[in-house]
Amino acid sequence: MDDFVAWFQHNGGVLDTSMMAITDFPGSGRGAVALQDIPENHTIFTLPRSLTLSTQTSSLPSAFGFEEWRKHKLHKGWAGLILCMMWEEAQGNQGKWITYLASLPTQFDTPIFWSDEELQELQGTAVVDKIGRDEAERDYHEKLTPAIKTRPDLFLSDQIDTWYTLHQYHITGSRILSRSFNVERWEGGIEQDAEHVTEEDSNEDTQANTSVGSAMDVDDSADGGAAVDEESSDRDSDDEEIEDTSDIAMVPMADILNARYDSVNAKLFYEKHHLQMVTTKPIKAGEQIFNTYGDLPNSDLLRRYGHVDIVPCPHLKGSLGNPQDVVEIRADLVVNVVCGDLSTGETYRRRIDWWLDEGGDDVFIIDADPVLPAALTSFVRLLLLTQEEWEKTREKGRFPKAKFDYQVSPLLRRIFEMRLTSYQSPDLEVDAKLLASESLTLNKRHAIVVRLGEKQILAGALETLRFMDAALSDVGSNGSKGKRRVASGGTTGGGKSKKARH
Ligand SMILES: C[S@@+](CC[C@H](N)C(=O)[O-])C[C@H]1O[C@@H](n2cnc3c(N)ncnc32)[C@H](O)[C@@H]1O
Repeated sequence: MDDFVAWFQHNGGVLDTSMMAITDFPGSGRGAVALQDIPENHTIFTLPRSLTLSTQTSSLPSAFGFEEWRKHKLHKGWAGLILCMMWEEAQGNQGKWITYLASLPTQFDTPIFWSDEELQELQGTAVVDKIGRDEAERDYHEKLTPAIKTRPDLFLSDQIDTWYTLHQYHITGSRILSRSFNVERWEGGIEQDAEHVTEEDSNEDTQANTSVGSAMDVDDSADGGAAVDEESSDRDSDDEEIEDTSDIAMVPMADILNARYDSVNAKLFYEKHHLQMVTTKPIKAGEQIFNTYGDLPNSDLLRRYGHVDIVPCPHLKGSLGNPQDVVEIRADLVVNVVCGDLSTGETYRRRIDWWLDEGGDDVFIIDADPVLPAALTSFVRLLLLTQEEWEKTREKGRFPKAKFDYQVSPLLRRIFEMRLTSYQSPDLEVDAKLLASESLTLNKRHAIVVRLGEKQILAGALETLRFMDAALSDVGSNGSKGKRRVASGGTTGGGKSKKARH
């Protein structure tokens, strides 16, 4: 670490060493610790933009030729940044970032490196379909390898087996996934590289903040430290179509900071020429300095960072878990439960197509909030409509109201129960017991934490249903035949639901 700090300072970084030190935190790797009480709004370190490592600052795209870079589609997705980082590392002592790159981990606990047997443990969770190993490898074979072959002068043949392997590609991708920042260019463009940017690039750049996700966000500090958007840029976006990654950058020193649920006390801000890590709360001497990764559910934390967060949770009556956990319920499970054998029939096909065309969701998100998502109830109701009602609904162009009643309730229950069966075991007790065992490997422990967290959400949803049923029968016994609307989760078709990722 001393080498890294010396390199950082030598290259224009300024670290307040009276305030912050880098140290090991058992279970979280390196992190930053406050050496004395630090007030809010204090700058702990700054670094020039030129010290960040991105496709804008690496000299590879220019050496390769921008035209050719684009021809190999290296300006889209992560392949270009990965290639820049591999190339910079291959430069050895000649490379500007070599000391930084040498300080980064070469092993990760993320599921992309897990065995098939370990991945089985994640069955049913939101992790499995999003690991993206095949897509990543396709990029390696279809973009990187051909590009590398065209320039033996840049990618030396005796370096290929060391620095440009598929394994190295995954390591570099994982470094980006767990450590990169989204550093927008200063309005008007960052001086040194502005001329490299074509008009098409510039247009894409306006979207960079919602594009392929970086690990962490950076804020514009022109307002002198405004409140920070703690939403991770990636939460849903790394699977959307937009692929511009020119603002994604590795930010030495800033990526030393760990994160924990609801613990952020420092954030990275950007200025025209430099970035600065500024405290957003007073921090006591000895406390850890935390950035935020967006307070993600454990499924996302595990997939991107290789760790999970467990804190006392209100939805678990104080037991340990992650308050941000969610369960994804795919619309096809809902269709199967509601329509049974007829689910592939033309009648339902039309309704489903209409729902999707009108912007309805094909994945519903259940979280720890006891209110069930309105979109799910609305979708169930759409499938239940009589032909006449369906025609009217389509004419009006409005989704059915998320009305909860005796018809919907058992279907929702069945949906949640069916969803529970997608895990290795629907039984929560089994996982709770497993977690108590000390002989678990880290990966298995993480898998159990993720799936137990999701199963607890489903158990909570089933409990909510029981309350809602009880409320229905109260209403029924009071003479209104159980038809009154009991609960709704906000606006129909919005809120806790989203498009499927694939
Ligand atoms: C941005 S880096 C932070 C620096 C990192 N600890 C290191 O040693 O280089 C993110 C990585 O730190 C670790 N990490 C961060 N916060 C953590 C936490 N709350 N619990 C466990 N590991 C954590 C994870 O391995 C994650 O991939």
